[in-house]
Amino acid sequence: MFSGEMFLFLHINSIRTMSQTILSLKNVSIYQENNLILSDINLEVQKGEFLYFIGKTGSGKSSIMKVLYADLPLKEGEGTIVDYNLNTLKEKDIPYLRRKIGIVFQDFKLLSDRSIKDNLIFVLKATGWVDPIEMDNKIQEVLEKVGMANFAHKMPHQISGGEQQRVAIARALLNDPELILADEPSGNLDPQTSIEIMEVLKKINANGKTIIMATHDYALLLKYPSKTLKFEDGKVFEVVQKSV
Ligand SMILES: Nc1ncnc2c1ncn2[C@@H]1O[C@H](COP(=O)(O)OP(=O)(O)OP(=O)(O)O)[C@@H](O)[C@H]1O
Repeated sequence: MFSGEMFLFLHINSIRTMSQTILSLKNVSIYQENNLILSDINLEVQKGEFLYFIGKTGSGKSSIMKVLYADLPLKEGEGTIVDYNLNTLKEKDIPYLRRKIGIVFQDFKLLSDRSIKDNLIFVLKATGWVDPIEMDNKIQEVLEKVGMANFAHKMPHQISGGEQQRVAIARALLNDPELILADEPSGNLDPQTSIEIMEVLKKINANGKTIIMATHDYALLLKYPSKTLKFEDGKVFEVVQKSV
């Protein structure tokens, strides 16, 4: 009896310490210049969650993402992300915030004038890495995670869109971020390749990384159900998926 109670106590405590808020928004409104795009957003994301942002084009998914990686200022409401306060964030903090967040874009954004490996070296050097062996090991590790270990010496134009997106995901993993923000990562890809990219992201999520993904691909949502926030008419609300 006593040991059972003790187990319950320990269990509840371990659940408490395990849950960790990665992102918190309170009464947030999002602006592009002086135009109100979204209002009254309240959101908490815990470590390990996979969260979708869905909504029509122009509904504000990219705008909120930009606020989250400090490309747009937080003008109204309170926000914290990976231990940074978006209200008090200074310009000099932004590179450090971005090391804790891996960002994946729809258009991959690889540098076209250098190999896959050199694309990754570029990011490592820009974020303070110097030891060539450590850099090589890290590059091998992240490329393996996305199934691209044999492509390091290829140029971006020599690989497919889906492969370029895998490399972009590898690049986002370089500094072991706490959160991955993926803005329409499958927007330029055919349905089968989109599924392959989703499998990569799901595997990374299963290994403990928190992921927020903006998409308007409802087929992906149905195939990989997860917590979903819908953006519509300037508001954000959670949608509950029902199995048919
Ligand atoms: N730089 C900008 N200056 C002013 N308004 C902008 C700017 N960028 C976007 N907007 C406006 O903000 C609104 C939201 O755009 P946003 O790109 O966030 O939508 P989205 O849901 O990400 O769309 P998409 O799926 O097409 O990327 C749109 O009305 C858009 O015209």
